[in-house]
Amino acid sequence: MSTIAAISTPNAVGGIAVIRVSGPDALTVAARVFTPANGKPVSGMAGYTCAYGTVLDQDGNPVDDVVLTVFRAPHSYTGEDTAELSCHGGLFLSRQVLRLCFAAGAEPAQPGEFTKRAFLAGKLSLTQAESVMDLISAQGDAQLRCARSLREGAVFRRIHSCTDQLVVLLSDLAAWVDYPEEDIPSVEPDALDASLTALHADLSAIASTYDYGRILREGINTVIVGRPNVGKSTLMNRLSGFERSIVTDIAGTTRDVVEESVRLGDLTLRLSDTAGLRDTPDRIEQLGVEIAYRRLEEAELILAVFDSTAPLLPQDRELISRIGKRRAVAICNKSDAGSSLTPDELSAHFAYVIPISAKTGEGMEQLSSALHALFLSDAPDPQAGVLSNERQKLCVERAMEHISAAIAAVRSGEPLDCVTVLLDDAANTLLELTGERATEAVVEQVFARFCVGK
Ligand SMILES: Nc1nc2c(c(=O)[nH]1)N(C=O)[C@@H](CNc1ccc(C(=O)N[C@@H](CCC(=O)O)C(=O)O)cc1)CN2
Ligand SMILES: Nc1nc2c(ncn2[C@@H]2O[C@H](COP(=O)(O)OP(=O)(O)OP(=O)(O)O)[C@@H](O)[C@H]2O)c(=O)[nH]1
Ligand SMILES: [Mg+2]
Repeated sequence: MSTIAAISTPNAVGGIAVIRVSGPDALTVAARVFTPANGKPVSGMAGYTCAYGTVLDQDGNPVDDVVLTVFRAPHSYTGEDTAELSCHGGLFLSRQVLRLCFAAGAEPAQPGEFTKRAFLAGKLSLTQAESVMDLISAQGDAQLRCARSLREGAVFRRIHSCTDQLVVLLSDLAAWVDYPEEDIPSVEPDALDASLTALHADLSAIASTYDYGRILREGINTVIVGRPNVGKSTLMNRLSGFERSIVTDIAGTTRDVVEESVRLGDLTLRLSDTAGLRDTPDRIEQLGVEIAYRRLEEAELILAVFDSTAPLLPQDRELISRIGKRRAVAICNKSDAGSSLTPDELSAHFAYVIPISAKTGEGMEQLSSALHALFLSDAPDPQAGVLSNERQKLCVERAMEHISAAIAAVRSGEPLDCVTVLLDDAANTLLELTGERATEAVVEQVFARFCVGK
């Protein structure tokens, strides 16, 4: 195994920068670049101890005064000998110290290579390693809670219990298939069917957590729609906290889609403000209306804006019928200016009808509560494990497909060794998910997403 080095702190100026060196020669590399102030040799330092001293360049000129921290294998993040040089946090300075580490025998670390080594040393499962990246990129409390429970092995345990059940079924089947003439209790198709159906339901529950994690991570694709002049752009500006969209009292002001990401409590909304929906002879506006309808089709959340000061018009009804049963909130804007709109007309179609004034900000709290209820009320318990990326979800889905095929095979009375093959595939897919039996290529792919130094 080589000895690797990288700057583990951000690629920016800061108070302190940490250069991490890990591998069998980590302490030799450290001893070559670092001269301790107390004169005691680095090679004699115990794990979890520090020393103050100087980094010297190849000509013996001081580069910086630093703190060296020593970790002794296996008690380190990577499980290897590790030396950390904490120097002053200049970009040029930290890169110079890193270069000296390379000159002293270390190799540049690949993205995620420290964590990959921790995985290979058995310190982390693959899902736990992935959680490290989630921790780093978490943008809020809910995301942090998911990443932390992933780190604590929640997903690993949940998947592992499914793998365990599969292994028990497989060993029953193996005994039956291999020794049919012996006095082994037969595998009852009904019992097998029931076990597999329950297992499929477990996996389906795990798969459904993915959407929650994705919503926290990527935000909700949200479209603001409605007929012209109802106040869509004013709402866009209210939500984003600045004058993002042009607002006028001229119907047909917005034409192009205006996009902005905003944070609302635990939710991130990826907002698109669109052209007011109407038939118009203006070609440019008409193109805007077409795009608005397209965005409406793709959106995960529809903020359907209506004008409280006017009764529902045909364009409003057309919008309502297009929305159908999609995830949507009816917003009755301009609540400050009167109410010609009776909410009952809308509550037949929408679970939430919220009067607001985008102009004064009235009702925004209620809107936020409605959106939280819509997206987070059936949120899974982060403690129980939330899938955090596409790879994990695809593995669960593949395992579910194998199990569905096995159930179909049992029901159509196919030979049990055929069922065994399918369940073997399912078990292998779950072992790939946790990394217990992942190929080199899968592992490479996981760590390629990481940053250098992690
Ligand atoms: N300076 C520094 N801070 C850091 C890290 C690091 O590598 N260096 N980490 C890197 O991302 C995180 C901490 N991760 C670590 C994980 C395990 C061990 C460790 O020494 N494990 C031992 C002892 C465990 C124990 O005492 O229970 C072991 O596994 O045997 C150290 C850091 C965050 N902060
Ligand atoms: N009284 C009142 N007026 C509002 C409110 N929201 C918007 N308006 C006014 O309504 C007019 C239209 O607002 P916009 O936000 O441009 O409406 P829009 O839906 O984006 O219109 P288009 O882009 O043309 O489709 C402007 O004169 C706003 O000042 C509100 O809550 N109360
Ligand atoms: Mg507008």
